[in-house]
Amino acid sequence: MTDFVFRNIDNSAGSATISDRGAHLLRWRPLSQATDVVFAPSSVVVAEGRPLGGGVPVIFPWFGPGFADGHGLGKKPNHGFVRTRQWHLDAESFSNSYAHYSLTEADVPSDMLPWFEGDAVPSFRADYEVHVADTLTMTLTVTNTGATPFSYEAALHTYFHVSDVSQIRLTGLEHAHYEDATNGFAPCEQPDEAVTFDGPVDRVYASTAAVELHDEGFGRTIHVAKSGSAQTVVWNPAEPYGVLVNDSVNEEWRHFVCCEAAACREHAVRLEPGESHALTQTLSAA
Ligand SMILES: O=P(O)(O)OC[C@H]1O[C@H](O)[C@H](O)[C@@H](O)[C@@H]1O
Repeated sequence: MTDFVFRNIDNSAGSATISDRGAHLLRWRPLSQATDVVFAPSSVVVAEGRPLGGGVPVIFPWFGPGFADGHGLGKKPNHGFVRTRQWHLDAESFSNSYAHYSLTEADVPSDMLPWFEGDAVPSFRADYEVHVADTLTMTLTVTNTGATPFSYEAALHTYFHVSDVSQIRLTGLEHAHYEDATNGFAPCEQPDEAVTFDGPVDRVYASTAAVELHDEGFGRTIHVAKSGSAQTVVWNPAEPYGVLVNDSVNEEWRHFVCCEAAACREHAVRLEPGESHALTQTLSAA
């Protein structure tokens, strides 16, 4: 087993912590803010095969249980295999503001490949670049390095730190169509109003728009821009979630909301040999 390595990235504009396992960013704070903007859980269970909580899990090559031909596939682990894999850090370019990780099919257990039954074993390279400053930019680029096409789903599953999820408003999705995962992915439309969180929310919005999280409790608005993504996933469980290590963890769901740039379900990416696709999310707070 390879050791877990957590790296601090720190400069005059912002700071973050990232794990080599999963290339999982665990927290980010621009120096203008008194508290982290990317939510760091109070406890992280560090164990082989178990995803780290909070932060920004990188989701690839399937979202949730996977999806094909109009239905969920029941694949495990949930959200694909890369968030528990050991990624390679490009040590030469690692700095106090930048990290570049990569991973290929050689880093994946062979029983996970191919990820769609009937496909040839895919050859791919995933590059994940993180720029840390008063903005945070994360880019996942997947390249088909083989001779056969493949499809994949991906998301930057970002946990945002909020004062009280029941008091925040998420704008930018007005009139967008969404699938409601709390109701069998029923098709719905966001009315001409902000998304609010009075109970469990788990939605896949069809939207390329930037969104804003308005948080009066923390006196700030978080701006989330993206590219290469036709969907925005919005999630809060409205109840204790994950590994409940202690009482403070029981209450953590009140202090995060997930807003994720995604390419999933009907908008999975298809790559022909030699093609690449980049999924980018850029965060700022004021
Ligand atoms: O527990 P995880 O595998 O990290 O998934 C946490 C959540 O991620 C996404 O936001 C999905 O839309 C949810 O359905 C899922 O429950």
